[in-house]
Amino acid sequence: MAIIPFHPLQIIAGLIASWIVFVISRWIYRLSPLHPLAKFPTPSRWACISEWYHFYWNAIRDGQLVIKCEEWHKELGPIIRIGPNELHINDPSFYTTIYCNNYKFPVNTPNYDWQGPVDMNMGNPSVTAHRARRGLVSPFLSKASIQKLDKNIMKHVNNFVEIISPTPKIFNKDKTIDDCERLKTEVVINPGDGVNVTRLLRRLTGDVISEYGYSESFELLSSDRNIWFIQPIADSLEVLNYLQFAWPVTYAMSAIPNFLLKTVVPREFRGFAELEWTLGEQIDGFLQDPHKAKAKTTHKTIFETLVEGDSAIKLSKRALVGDSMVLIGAGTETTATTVAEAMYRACIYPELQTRLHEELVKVFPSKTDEITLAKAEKIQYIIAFLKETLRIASPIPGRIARQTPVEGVMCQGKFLPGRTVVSMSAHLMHMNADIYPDPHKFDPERWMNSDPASLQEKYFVPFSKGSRGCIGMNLAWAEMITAMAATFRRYRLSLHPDNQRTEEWRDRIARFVIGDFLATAEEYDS
Ligand code: HEM
Repeated sequence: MAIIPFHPLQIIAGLIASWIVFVISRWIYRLSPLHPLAKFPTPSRWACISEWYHFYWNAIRDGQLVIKCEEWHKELGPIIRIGPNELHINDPSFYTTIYCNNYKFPVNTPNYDWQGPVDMNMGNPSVTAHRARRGLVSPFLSKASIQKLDKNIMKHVNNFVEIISPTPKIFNKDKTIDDCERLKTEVVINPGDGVNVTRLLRRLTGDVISEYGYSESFELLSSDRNIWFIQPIADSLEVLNYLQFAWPVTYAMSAIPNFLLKTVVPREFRGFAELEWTLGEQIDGFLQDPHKAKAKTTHKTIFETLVEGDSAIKLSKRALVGDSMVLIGAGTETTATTVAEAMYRACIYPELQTRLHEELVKVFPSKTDEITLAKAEKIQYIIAFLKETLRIASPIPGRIARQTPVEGVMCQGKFLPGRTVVSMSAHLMHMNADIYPDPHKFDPERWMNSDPASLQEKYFVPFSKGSRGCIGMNLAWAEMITAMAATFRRYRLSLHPDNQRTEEWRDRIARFVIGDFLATAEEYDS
């Protein structure tokens, strides 16, 4: 007596047949007037079911979706369908409605799924929980709090500037570069000959955020401590696009014991998992003995506030790890990438570098003058140089996705149906020739005496905007301004003959640049 009335082959054939029926019925549905997008005046819906899918997946595989979108927009106008229920918009006038509408457009999109089992507030679908958790951190990152941090930031910036020197001397804690073998081999090409600027900048931003947020600096610029996740975070960016759609991989990664990670998992995939383990251990240490950790610092840290919460919020360990991961991840890579891009441009446009130096000399006449954030941030040309870098080389150029409200919404005379994923990109906004004439030209002058009410200011969105925009913007600006001021007051930078960095980049949501930036510094006489 057969237990199953069908032959296994019949079952397989049945499954395949139902899959085909399912796929065909989806196509028919998408083309029918019943589909929520049917009324939507976008390009050919035939394209959506045939060519788009092909392009869509290829683009994700290549990690160049925004760059593909740039081509498609030229042909098809400002709204293109990149998936059955997903629109990409490249009309700046939509920006305020989508991103600055006080949580009206939620983040319930697959684009935040890469985070796996940890619980990051970024991408938290609950408005109340997001607001409360963000509220714990934001006072630490206000402009006033950052201004008080000037000396702490400068301590690390001065280490950075000393290592760049053709004749590096003593830096933090009486060490010399020769005392730090690992630092020397990883970032110094040949003593006195040149440095790996990209790697050094990652160490700088890592030192700043770890000290401010977690009481103890990683001391990546002043010790031989091996914080191995800083480089893997950068490597992981290469696959960030894949992780969005392959979140089970992130779960699997979290389950692999720490000691196995480094041996069995390719470096691109393990950055976030390594960060998760390290911060998890740090959090366990704090929870077991909070007094010991507190004794290391004179100020209250972000970490301490997250752990202790306030009377209304108690974060789970998953949430503590998640929020710490975002602070460290977002706090190191984005800022380091931006300063590297700015310094790279100073090397390839030497006349602009000269101008930068001359403006600095006006405020800091001697090279031994103490650089301070308060004085440096008043130098208009530095701000213009950095703004132009953030415009032309946004560290988060990829799509930032939101979902339309359930009932749908009218925007700029168009109806966006409910629960549709809508996204815009800082890179495409910044390449809009109507707002930024000759957009591919690196031209800091366009920001000199720029009217705060102008369109170029309104649509300058490297940090995104609104309730979910960047919380670390003030810290990022302070680091970028002081690093640029201290470096270009003292040195003339030029590309090292072995430099691998070009202007090529890939859209991995974050900006993924190819090749390390190697430079040589020549010290000014006075
Ligand atoms: C040039 C440097 C930076 C750029 C361009 C940048 C850009 C961004 C952008 C575009 C977002 C929004 C992402 C989204 O909506 O999905 C964001 C969020 C965030 N950034 Fe930054 N960021 C920078 C530096 C920093 C720094 C230094 C920190 C840490 C202190 C930081 C911490 C965060 C956090 C925690 C969020 C999530 C905010 C939330 O969901 O409430 N960022 N950043």
